[in-house]
Amino acid sequence: MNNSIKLPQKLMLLGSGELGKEFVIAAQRLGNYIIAVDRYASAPAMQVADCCEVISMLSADDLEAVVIKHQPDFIIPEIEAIRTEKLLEFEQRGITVIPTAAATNYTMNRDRIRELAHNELGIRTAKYGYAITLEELIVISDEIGFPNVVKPVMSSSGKGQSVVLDKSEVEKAWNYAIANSRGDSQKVIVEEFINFEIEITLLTIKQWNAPTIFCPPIGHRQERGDYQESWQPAGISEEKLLQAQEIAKKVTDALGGAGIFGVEFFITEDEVIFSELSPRPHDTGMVTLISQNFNEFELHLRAILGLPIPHIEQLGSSASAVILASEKSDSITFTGVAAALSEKDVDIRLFGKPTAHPYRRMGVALAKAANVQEAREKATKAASKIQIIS
Ligand SMILES: Nc1ncnc2c1ncn2[C@@H]1O[C@H](COP(=O)(O)OP(=O)(O)OP(=O)(O)O)[C@@H](O)[C@H]1O
Ligand SMILES: NCC(=O)N[C@@H]1O[C@H](COP(=O)([O-])[O-])[C@@H](O)[C@H]1O
Ligand SMILES: [Mg+2]
Repeated sequence: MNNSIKLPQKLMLLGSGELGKEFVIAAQRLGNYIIAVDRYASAPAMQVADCCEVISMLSADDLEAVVIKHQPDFIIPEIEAIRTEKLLEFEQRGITVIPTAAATNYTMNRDRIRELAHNELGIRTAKYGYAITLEELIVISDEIGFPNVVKPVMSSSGKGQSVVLDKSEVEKAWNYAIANSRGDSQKVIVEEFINFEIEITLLTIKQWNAPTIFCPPIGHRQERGDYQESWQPAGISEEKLLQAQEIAKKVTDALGGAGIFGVEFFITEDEVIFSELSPRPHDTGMVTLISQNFNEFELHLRAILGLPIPHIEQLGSSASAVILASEKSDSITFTGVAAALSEKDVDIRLFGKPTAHPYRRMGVALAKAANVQEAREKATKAASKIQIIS
């Protein structure tokens, strides 16, 4: 990647959810041409892109057809469930895959990135094991101990994930994981349950021709394995932050390429434990839509295009809180928007997803305040004012 990139560039986004939508907005602001791709029509990023394609991103033939048709300069994955072997082929044909085709292959499934981090790089993770049958899961669960966490190796946002308290719950966890696994994998990971004080996302920006830089850490709270609220800065010690940065640098260096990574850690009283990472903007990083001079989507874009990031400024205690659907619906109307926006330093995003189902993330509330506690309360209050009626 050279320093004299010309704009516009043609960017193909694989996955067109809420994170993609904000990325497209950032890319449009610099006049780029974006093709938004996803498995369903009218996905959030498609609503703001130059054009869109509806395909199965797990199908090599479908991917080939859209790449031939549009001839993108960059392919930018936005979800995990992509036929990543095909991305390797596109990269060999001269298209830049973000962060690299190999990195998307490593992070598509939890097992590959876990093996890289733990076995090859020697990074501390939760104790873990794998199973491809219920019988194997019963044996490995005993070895790991209880409580533990069972997840499909291919899934995100907590889909198919459960905390298993004892032996009697193993079968239920297996069935739930297999039923909710994305893609064609039938493999699960079992992890020791980490009793953390706080969990954080460290947004790590890897650049083509400049050093790796970091955003201030983001704290978050999850339910059902899915993010509910996040805040920045996360109150962790300087020493733990430096440890997290060192680990994030090690893993992202091993993956290579350029772009933003959301590196997740469990912080216990005396340890920094690597959990997983997204080689793209992170859902908990939506707080940066209000908390920084450059949000995570703008940072991703600059890193991808080799544009400078002279300074990242944190603008003060900030928080995000999700707006979730409670029932199934294919006609979405929001009420309470005016009430949510009535307070100073509060903003919202409504993603424009065409359908809803229980717990689907439909929007996010953002807030800034004098301290993190107040920012969290403000964001949560604003989110609670928004109702989805169908
Ligand atoms: N071993 C563990 N110990 C304790 N909590 C865990 C463990 N693994 C996962 N969790 C909890 O579940 C959440 C989701 O887990 P994880 O990040 O592995 O799933 P995910 O489906 O990849 O989520 P996302 O795609 O949103 O990042 C974590 O953020 C954490 O709150
Ligand atoms: N943790 C990963 C994550 O938050 N991904 C974001 O959610 C979208 C899928 O949403 P959907 O399941 O509602 O279609 C993805 O496209 C991405 O924007
Ligand atoms: Mg996660």
